[in-house]
Amino acid sequence: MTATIIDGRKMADALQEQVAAEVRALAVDGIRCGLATVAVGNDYGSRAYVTRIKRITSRLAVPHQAVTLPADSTQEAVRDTIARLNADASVSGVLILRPLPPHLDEAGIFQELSPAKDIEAVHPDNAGLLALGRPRYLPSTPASVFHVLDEWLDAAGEDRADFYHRSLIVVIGRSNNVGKPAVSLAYDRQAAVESIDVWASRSGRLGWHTRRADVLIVAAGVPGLIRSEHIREGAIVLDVGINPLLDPATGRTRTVGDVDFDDVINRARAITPVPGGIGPVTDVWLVRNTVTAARNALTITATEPK
Ligand SMILES: NC(=O)C1=CN([C@@H]2O[C@H](COP(=O)(O)OP(=O)(O)OC[C@H]3O[C@@H](n4cnc5c(N)ncnc54)[C@H](OP(=O)(O)O)[C@@H]3O)[C@@H](O)[C@H]2O)C=CC1
Ligand SMILES: Nc1nc(=O)c2c([nH]1)NC[C@@H]1CN(c3ccc(C(=O)N[C@@H](CCC(=O)O)C(=O)O)cc3)C=[N+]21
Repeated sequence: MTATIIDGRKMADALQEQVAAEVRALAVDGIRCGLATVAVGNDYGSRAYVTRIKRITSRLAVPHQAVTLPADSTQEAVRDTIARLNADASVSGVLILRPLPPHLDEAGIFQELSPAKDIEAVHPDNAGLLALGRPRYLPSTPASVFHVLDEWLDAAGEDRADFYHRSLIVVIGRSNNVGKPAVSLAYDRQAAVESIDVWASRSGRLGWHTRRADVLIVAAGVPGLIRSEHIREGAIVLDVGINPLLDPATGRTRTVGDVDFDDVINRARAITPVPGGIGPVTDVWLVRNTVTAARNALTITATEPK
């Protein structure tokens, strides 16, 4: 079997048209909308993302404030930045890029965010609502994974409900912004769900888990982690990984996912490439959440209790 390559850029373009209309509607209603990103240090994936965010916000005419703080920033310095953005009326949504340097208390920082502006649903209020199946915001990456899957199923003529009810979705990686919320979104679709982390690999049982998956969501940050022997014939493979790969011939760095694409393509039913898969949809979804947050700002006060 040779897999269908899912065209994330095309899906992103379609979604972008909808979001552009939402941005215009905000302007008509006289509502301000703006995105702030906070990057601490110099992570490859975060840099790639901020570059993409700059491009899409300028295309959609959404103001973007990109804050970059040094890797040795103190907890207080990051907290001061969040407090400033919470109070800034030109900012409707705030994205704090992960990973943060290890000396920082990530949960403590997320808790400082105004829940109304927390478009990635990392504040306990929003993470809790999401886990309860009543999300205020769908975090952009897992939302994009399921947007891509839903759209692809529609295009393939599959009944979504029927597909999910008889499928096992295996999620590799259980970070708070990708793996865990992806599991919540899989629960919402009433699929069978399995969540695995680095111990599946360390205990030699990675393939035992992944070979049973009808849908494999890979978000580990390990290039080449998934090869054809790890998947069942006919599985749908969604690759979230964004990793640097140095080409020794040219000395240039390019982006690869967590899946060995050329190998897996011969065994999967459908696969998302990197670049051009989940990433471009994530970019648009972030702006969509920023727009939603601008409308929410009218009903949720920025000073509500944490
Ligand atoms: N395309 C997109 O839109 C986005 C891409 N990304 C990319 O996705 C990747 C994951 O991001 P994120 O979730 O934030 O990363 P984290 O580093 O926060 O989490 C990685 C998770 O993967 C698990 N893991 C690590 N190595 C293995 C392994 N060998 N086998 C199985 N599980 C493993 C870890 O396990 P444990 O918990 O035990 O340590 C952890 O749960 C990164 O490459 C990131 O750049 C992220 C967000 C958006
Ligand atoms: N709190 C938080 N949320 C995130 O969602 C988050 C984060 N932190 N930290 C960093 C990672 C990485 N990430 C990307 C998303 C899209 C592309 C993207 O659109 N990439 C293009 C181009 C890739 C290239 O060629 O460099 C593509 O995949 O086609 C890249 C990277 C979001 N992340």
